[in-house]
Amino acid sequence: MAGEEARPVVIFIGAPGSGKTKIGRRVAKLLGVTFVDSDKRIVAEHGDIADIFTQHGEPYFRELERATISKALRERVVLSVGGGAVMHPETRAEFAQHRIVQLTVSAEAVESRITGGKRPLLSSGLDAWRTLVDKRSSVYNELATRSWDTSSRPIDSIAADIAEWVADEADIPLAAQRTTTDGNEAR
Ligand SMILES: Nc1ncnc2c1ncn2[C@@H]1O[C@H](COP(=O)(O)OP(=O)(O)OP(=O)(O)O)[C@@H](O)[C@H]1O
Ligand SMILES: O=C(O)C1=C[C@@H](O)[C@@H](O)[C@H](O)C1
Ligand SMILES: [Mg+2]
Repeated sequence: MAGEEARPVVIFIGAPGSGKTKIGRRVAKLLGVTFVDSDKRIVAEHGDIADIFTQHGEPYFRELERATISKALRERVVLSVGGGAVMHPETRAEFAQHRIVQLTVSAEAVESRITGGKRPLLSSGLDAWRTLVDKRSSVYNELATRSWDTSSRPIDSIAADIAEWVADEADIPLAAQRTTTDGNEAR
């Protein structure tokens, strides 16, 4: 809109494996808004995340992540960020001015989602995930405008609820109709 700076319509934060990428992409589609995932942008521009950690270390990755997010905060997108992005003080300060959805997931539900993946901070598995989440959950909770748990409901149903909420809050028409599993419109 004229005179208004572009900004994300919603930002997804939360633990690794909580569904930020999958659900963020689906919500963007329902809203007809471009989807940006900070991890995917970093990979496209700088290569594999595990390789960046190995070759340059975590602080270097955090600065790339910070720069990527800073740019995306000036775009009208649905933005999903890496699980650790909120630990950067400048990112955290900027996020306080935005509509933030936190996705949560139980340790039991996340276990199968994170095994065999390429997440450098989770190479020792569920214990490493628990330690990260214990350290971060107060920050996630503090920043979140709303939270949704992804442990048991299907991705499409969670995404439809979130898209409805964002559409209402941001006054955006829903681009795709919500459908039931048999393909009929739900309402
Ligand atoms: N109900 C659900 N909600 C979200 N994701 C689910 C669900 N059930 C299974 N998954 C699976 O969990 C995996 C993790 O999701 P995703 O990669 O979106 O998480 P993430 O939060 O982006 O993780 P990361 O912080 O590592 O990028 C995906 O393979 C997804 O298909
Ligand atoms: O939780 C984290 O710190 C990370 C999560 C991933 O999304 C990536 O951003 C990276 O592997 C670091
Ligand atoms: Mg992701």
